[in-house]
Amino acid sequence: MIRFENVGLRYGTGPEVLRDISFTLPPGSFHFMTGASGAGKSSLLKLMYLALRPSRGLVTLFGKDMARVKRTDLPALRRQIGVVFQDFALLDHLSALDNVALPLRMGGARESDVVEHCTEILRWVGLGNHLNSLPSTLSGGQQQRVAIARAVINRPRLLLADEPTGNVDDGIGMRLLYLFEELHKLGTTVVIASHNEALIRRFEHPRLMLENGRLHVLPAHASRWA
Ligand SMILES: Nc1ncnc2c1ncn2[C@@H]1O[C@H](COP(=O)(O)OP(=O)(O)OP(=O)(O)O)[C@@H](O)[C@H]1O
Repeated sequence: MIRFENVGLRYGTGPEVLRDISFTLPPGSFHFMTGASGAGKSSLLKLMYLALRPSRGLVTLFGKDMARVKRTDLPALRRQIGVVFQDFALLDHLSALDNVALPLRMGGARESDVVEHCTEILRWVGLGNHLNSLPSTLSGGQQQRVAIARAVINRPRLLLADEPTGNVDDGIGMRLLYLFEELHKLGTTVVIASHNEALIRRFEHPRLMLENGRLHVLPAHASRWA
C-alpha cells in the first residue's frame, strides 16, 4: 500500500527534518504514529498524501512510484485517500452535511443515498443536531468531527489523520477511534498520528514512532508500552 525507501525531507535550505525513513505499510494495516511535538508527524503524513515531495528517497503508493506520477494524475490518486489534517479544510459556505457529502457527490452517488449516509455518519460522531450548521458556527472539536466524517464517508483505500482526537473529550475520542476501527475492518489502511497515549493504549496496533527525524516501527504488543 505504502512503501518509503531512504526518504529524507528538508524544507527549503533548512536541515533535514526527516532522515532515512524506510517502512512498508501493508494493505489493510492500522498504525498509530507518535513522536514529540516537532518530531515530523505532520510532515510524514503530508508525504504520504503527496502534498509534499521528498528531498531524497523513494515513495511508492498504491504500487506506483510517486517520482514518476504526473502532476495531473495526483487528484485521482488523492481521491482514494481520506485525510484529516489539523486545519480541517472545511468549506465555509457549505453546511456540515454538504461538506461531508462532497466526496460522495463527486463520485456521482444517488442524492437520496448521499443524504441518508451523511446524516447517519454525522449522528454517529455526535452532530445529529448540526446537519445544517455552517462550519463557522461550530466549535473546533465539532469542525474536526465534520472533517473526520468527510474523510471516511466514501470508505477510502487509505485514511490519514493528524491528531483526530485533539479537540474532543475522551468519550468522543473513543467513538472516533471505533469509527476508524470499523473502516479498518472494511479493508481501509489507516494511519493515525496522535499524542493521546491513553487512547492509543486501548487499541492493539503497531506504532510508527518518530524520534529526531528517524522512524522506528514498533510491533503491536511493544507499542502498548512505548
Ligand atoms: N512549512 C515548513 N517550513 C519550514 N519548516 C517546517 C515547515 N513545516 C514543518 N517544519 C519543521 O519540520 C519539523 C517537523 O514539523 P511537523 O509539523 O511535521 O512536526 P509534528 O510532529 O507534526 O509536530 P506537532 O505534534 O507539534 O504537530 C519541525 O522542526 C518544524 O519546524
